[in-house]
Amino acid sequence: MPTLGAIADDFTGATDLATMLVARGYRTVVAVGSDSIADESGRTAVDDADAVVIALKSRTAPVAEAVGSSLAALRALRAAGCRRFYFKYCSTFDSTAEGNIGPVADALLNAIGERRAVVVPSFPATGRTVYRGRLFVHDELLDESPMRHHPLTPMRDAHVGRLLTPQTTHPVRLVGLDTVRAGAAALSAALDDPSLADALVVVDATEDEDLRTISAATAHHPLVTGAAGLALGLTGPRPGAARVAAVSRPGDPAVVLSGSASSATRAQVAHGRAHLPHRKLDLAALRADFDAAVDDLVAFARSCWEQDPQRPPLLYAVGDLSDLDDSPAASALVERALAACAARLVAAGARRLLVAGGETSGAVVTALGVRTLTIGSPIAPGVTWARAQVTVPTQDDGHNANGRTEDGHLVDVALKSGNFGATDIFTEAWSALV
Ligand SMILES: Nc1ncnc2c1ncn2[C@@H]1O[C@H](COP(=O)(O)OP(=O)(O)O)[C@@H](O)[C@H]1O
Ligand SMILES: O=C(O)[C@@H](O)C(=O)COP(=O)(O)O
Repeated sequence: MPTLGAIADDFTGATDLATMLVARGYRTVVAVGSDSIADESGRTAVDDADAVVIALKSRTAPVAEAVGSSLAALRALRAAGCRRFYFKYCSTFDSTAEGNIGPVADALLNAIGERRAVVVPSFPATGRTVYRGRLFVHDELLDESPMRHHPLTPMRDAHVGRLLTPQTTHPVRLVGLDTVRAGAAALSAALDDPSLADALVVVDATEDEDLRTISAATAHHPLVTGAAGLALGLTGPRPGAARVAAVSRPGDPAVVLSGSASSATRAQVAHGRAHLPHRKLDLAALRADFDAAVDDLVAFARSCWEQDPQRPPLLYAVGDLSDLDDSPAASALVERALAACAARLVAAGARRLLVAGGETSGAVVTALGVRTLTIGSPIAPGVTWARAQVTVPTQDDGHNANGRTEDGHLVDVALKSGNFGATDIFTEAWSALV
């Protein structure tokens, strides 16, 4: 029965945290939404796990919806046996003035009966560090990094306290690096100071060792909040927890679906365009006749498989920032299009999917009817292969809704956060599928 329960505000974040938990000795299952923990007969999919991560698509949802789905996740995790909780958000603190990090943290604290939680977005392995409460992305302050151009959550301040204060009813305080470096006992005492009793406490961390110290100092906190880095300091009951093997074989139909506009993804798209057959989504065509435009993308991908099964086609939305359309419906249209392509392509035989972008991954995995993801081989810090049981219709031609079955297939998926992964990940990730 699991003891650690995590709520991730997007899908790439969920596999990011899960891969860290597996490495720390937790057998971990990612459940897609709260309802995926148990099936219709009440049988739970997580009895054999030590940790469960519920993947939500709540990062940019309306505040009330994000709070509601996070509280439902907490209830599901408690019902599954979890006693300690981890609210996972983005290492670049992706949020708006309204939320959803603050409102969800407030609601979870209230439901758990606690008043204080740490706030730890630092993840040095991916270049995210927090010093004097300011969030850096590699050498740049968050608001000077490409995150200032994010289509959904443009980050225009690097001061975590200033970002969080308008989102929460709790006071926001900082515990600095000097206290962290004084060790776990000193940090624990600082966090227990009555002046922080009611606070969301941003804790500085610039190195992995700082995260281990924070983890040790908060081992008795029923709720911690942060990016996946904070899990570095956890120790699960099963050192050497197994990762699942690939279900597909080299040469099985594969596709890269990219809806991310992040700078790392744009470099990956440029590399992919140089080495893979590729098609950019045409927003005007999708608006004019959605089904016909998706048909076209699917037909292109299938023709690529026929020509060279070793080179996965790349379907992408953004090559350059000038591709971004700032009308409110554009991002939803792109998500819907890539989700439709994914469902049609799996129905047509795709067994290896690399998806770039957190919101995009949420749309794709949901469209595939995936209930749980089991962690497989790592690709890069924060990016992993995972095994998914999809329940899209099985159709020979990938077009016709007749003859649908709900048996499902096992598929290898990698959900790549926008800013994670090396430039050649779209061509190299496949070699990690073992
Ligand atoms: N051309 C475009 N115009 C507007 N929005 C877009 C465009 N292409 C992609 N998007 C949207 O941008 C968002 C990118 O977010 P996400 O998938 O989470 O990527 P990341 O992980 O880089 O943050 C998605 O909602 C996607 O649909
Ligand atoms: O913590 C992180 O940076 C990632 O796990 C994450 O949440 C990424 O989000 P996207 O960049 O939107 O994929």
